[in-house]
Amino acid sequence: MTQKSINHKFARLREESKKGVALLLDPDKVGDKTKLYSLIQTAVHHQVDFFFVGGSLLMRDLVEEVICGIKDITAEIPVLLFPGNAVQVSDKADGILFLSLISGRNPEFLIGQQVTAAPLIAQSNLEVLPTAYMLVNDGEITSVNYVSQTLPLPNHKPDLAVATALAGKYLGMQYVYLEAGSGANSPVNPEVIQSVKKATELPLIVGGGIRSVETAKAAWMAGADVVVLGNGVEKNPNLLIEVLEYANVYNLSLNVN
Ligand SMILES: CC(C)=CCC/C(C)=C/CC/C(C)=C/CC/C(C)=C/COP(=O)(O)OP(=O)(O)O
Ligand SMILES: O=P(O)(O)OC[C@@H](O)CO
Ligand SMILES: [Mg+2]
Repeated sequence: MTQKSINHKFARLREESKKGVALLLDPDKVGDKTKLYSLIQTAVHHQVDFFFVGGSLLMRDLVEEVICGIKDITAEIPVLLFPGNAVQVSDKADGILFLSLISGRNPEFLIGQQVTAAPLIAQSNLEVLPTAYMLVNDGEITSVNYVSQTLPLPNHKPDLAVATALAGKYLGMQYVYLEAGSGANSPVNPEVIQSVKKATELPLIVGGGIRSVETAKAAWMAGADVVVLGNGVEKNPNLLIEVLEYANVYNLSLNVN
């Protein structure tokens, strides 16, 4: 993977108004390897845009095993680290979502883990994506807010989300990730997505609680460039196929028009 190719891929998706999909593989949840490989193969076959690898906790050191599992199958689809902490940095990936949890006020997740990770990243070839990571939900306790010990932004106050995202932009962050929390009951409110997109005009990743094509569509329609699928696919692998088939048909229709 050449340098800057992930940034280019995001830029192309946005310029062409295409709908992007990332599959999150959480190394903590790798059970049956045959199932994992078959899921990766399905994602490749249906042209997923990105693989995200990471988890809030990481109880087992399987990050590199998951990355290599992907790399054994494809060299074309970028693998991005989506790290819950600095221990998850690996130079076997193509890039890293360099997250700062700006919805919270815990210095460890605003700058602490980043300082620990930076020297390792400097020695690697990882493409770095500076990302304003914002947890948005109506008070549901998810792994991210428990592990980070932070309060989420309310899901029905777009103005607070906009102020936070703009602060991230003015600090130099180049991507926004709106996160309802893995396995959240309710996804990020489309009104919040739309407001953040309009105000920042930054590439927008949206995840958490996307368990149907309808929810994915609502996020895209509101301005998400990439939707992230995790728990929904773990429970129902067909969801991945349904969402990717919808995105592929939609994206192809743009080429025709
Ligand atoms: C830049 C570096 C090295 C680290 C960033 C550290 C930060 C700011 C992390 C943000 C807070 C956090 C704990 C994020 C985790 C995001 C993530 C990988 C979620 C994946 O899902 P899980 O939260 O593991 O879901 P389950 O509960 O379903 O396992
Ligand atoms: O597991 P789900 O709910 O799909 O969430 C995906 C991702 O945004 C979590 O960090
Ligand atoms: Mg996890």
